[in-house]
Amino acid sequence: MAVQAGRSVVFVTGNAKKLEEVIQILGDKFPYKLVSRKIDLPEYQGEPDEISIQKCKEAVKQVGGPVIVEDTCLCFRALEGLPGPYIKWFLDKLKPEGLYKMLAGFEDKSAWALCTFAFCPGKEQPVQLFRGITEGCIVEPRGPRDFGWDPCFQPDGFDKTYAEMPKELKNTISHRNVQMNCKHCLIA
Ligand SMILES: O=P(O)(O)OP(=O)(O)OP(=O)(O)OC[C@H]1O[C@@H](n2cnc3c(O)ncnc32)[C@H](O)[C@@H]1O
Ligand SMILES: [Mg+2]
Repeated sequence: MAVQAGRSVVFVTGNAKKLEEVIQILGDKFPYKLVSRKIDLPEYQGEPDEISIQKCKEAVKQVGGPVIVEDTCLCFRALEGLPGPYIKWFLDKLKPEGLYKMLAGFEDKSAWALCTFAFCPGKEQPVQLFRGITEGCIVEPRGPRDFGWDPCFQPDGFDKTYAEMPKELKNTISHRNVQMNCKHCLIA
């Protein structure tokens, strides 16, 4: 990232759970000081890359310095990738049970979790995107309810949902772990 050593980057999110995971995933390896700022940025519409770019530009406008944001999608293959970036509203109304029920009429329960980080060093600067994807399927909810759709997403190769896994395991394989998912990294 084009940030000078010793400088700080502001991670803008209104979601405390996201922040917790980002801090855990970055650990001590991140060479910049990560400062968090709780701002509820607008929920934009469109394709995931475009949404993250808009979100990042708005964050940079409000913060006035280097920022990172991320936008998370949960995409059902049977629904051509929907709810995708609109998962927040679907989850809010339907809860994890309802997300599972949405696929009742489909044999294909496969899904992917997509996290698009966007970094911008300052106003009028280009935005860089870093993408992480974890493939899995939508299952009847199992496990604690403390983070979003975790109870109904079971990553491929595991018999536990994200919610049932120890946090360290989720963070190792998660869509949010962009380094782990580096084949999907993209610098736009
Ligand atoms: O302020 P921001 O960072 O936008 O936080 P948000 O909660 O609005 O997050 P998004 O716009 O990215 O919407 C993603 C939705 O998916 C949920 N979510 C994000 N990451 C998740 C994860 O790893 N596991 C389960 N649910 C997650 C989150 O709670 C939202 O309901
Ligand atoms: Mg949001």
